[in-house]
Amino acid sequence: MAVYTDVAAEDLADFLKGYDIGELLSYKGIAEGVENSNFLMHTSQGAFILTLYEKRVAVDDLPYFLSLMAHLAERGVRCPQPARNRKGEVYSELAGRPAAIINFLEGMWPRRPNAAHCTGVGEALAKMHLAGHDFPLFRKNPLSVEGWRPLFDLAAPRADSVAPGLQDFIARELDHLEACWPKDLSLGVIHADLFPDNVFFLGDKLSGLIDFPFSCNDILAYDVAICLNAWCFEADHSFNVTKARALLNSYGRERQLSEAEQEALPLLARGAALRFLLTRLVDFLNVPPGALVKPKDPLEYVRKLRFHQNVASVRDYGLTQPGYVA
Ligand SMILES: Nc1ncnc2c1ncn2[C@@H]1O[C@H](COP(=O)(O)OP(=O)(O)O)[C@@H](O)[C@H]1O
Ligand SMILES: N[C@@H](CCOP(=O)(O)O)C(=O)O
Repeated sequence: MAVYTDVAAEDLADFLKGYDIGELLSYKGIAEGVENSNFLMHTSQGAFILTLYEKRVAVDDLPYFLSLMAHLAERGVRCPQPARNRKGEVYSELAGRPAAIINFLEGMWPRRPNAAHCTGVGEALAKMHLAGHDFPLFRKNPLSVEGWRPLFDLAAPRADSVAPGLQDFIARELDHLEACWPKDLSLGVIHADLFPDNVFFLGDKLSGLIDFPFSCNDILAYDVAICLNAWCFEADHSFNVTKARALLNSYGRERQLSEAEQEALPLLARGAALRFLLTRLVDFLNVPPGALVKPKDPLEYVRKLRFHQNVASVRDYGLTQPGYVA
């Protein structure tokens, strides 16, 4: 459960007086997520999600992703919308944290994603990338290649307590990725955290995307690589080519991956794996005392990274020839 900051009922009831979304009936901390404190809240007008933004979200970044959700929804990408308070603000302060309220999105995230889910997420990701092309705000990705070494520096001294040799493994991979990270691929607005728990389905039909605090401007195909890692590995750590093919082909039907993007996928997937390995490692080593949170396993991403290190070409992900779209 992620609740780092608790909210008193009286404070929340007062906070809601600043909005036109009804009176507080009930609220409870949400037993999922690791980044921010989230609460499911019922008011006399319906269900809402209250988020108190924590460690990795700077106040200055809130306008970017809260406006992005509105921008995407206007272009047909289903995602929650922020409520405005009576002053017209989409966020303000509660319990000493920046706080926002978004509407509740119907659906469930898939606990065991199948190829149909991967088809859905590939299509939605591409539509999001296309819809973001005229989004006017810019946010550099703080967790792209330049952001990895500072994370490594935080974790390095204790990395080997998590797994022997981990510090050295990361150091070598980081050197390689810093030297080879692609510079000429198409850029745009990316979600940057489109894991299964951030994609809701009603049956097999995708009902919406949530959790935009990592969204930013970066390499579009990097977002695809993040999804390959998050959606296409099995519980036994094997890579599922059928799921990868489903994801890549449905993405490609909406926005074709250029040959350069396809060729770069193994490298981008290594980078995506290192990024989540590093944030998980830092979180694993620094659980705040008293926080209700179950840190995610950093070693899952060591295994994914090792897989991509041995990938020879994009064909290993199920794409049979450059430019091929089924
Ligand atoms: N708009 C929403 N509608 C319904 N449930 C939501 C919504 N936003 C978040 N949730 C629930 O809260 C959980 C944690 O939210 P998430 O945004 O992933 O957390 P974090 O802020 O830690 O990244 C989700 O897995 C989901 O169950
Ligand atoms: N997806 C990240 C963790 C942050 O995601 P959240 O949606 O659970 O807050 C990971 O798996 O490391």
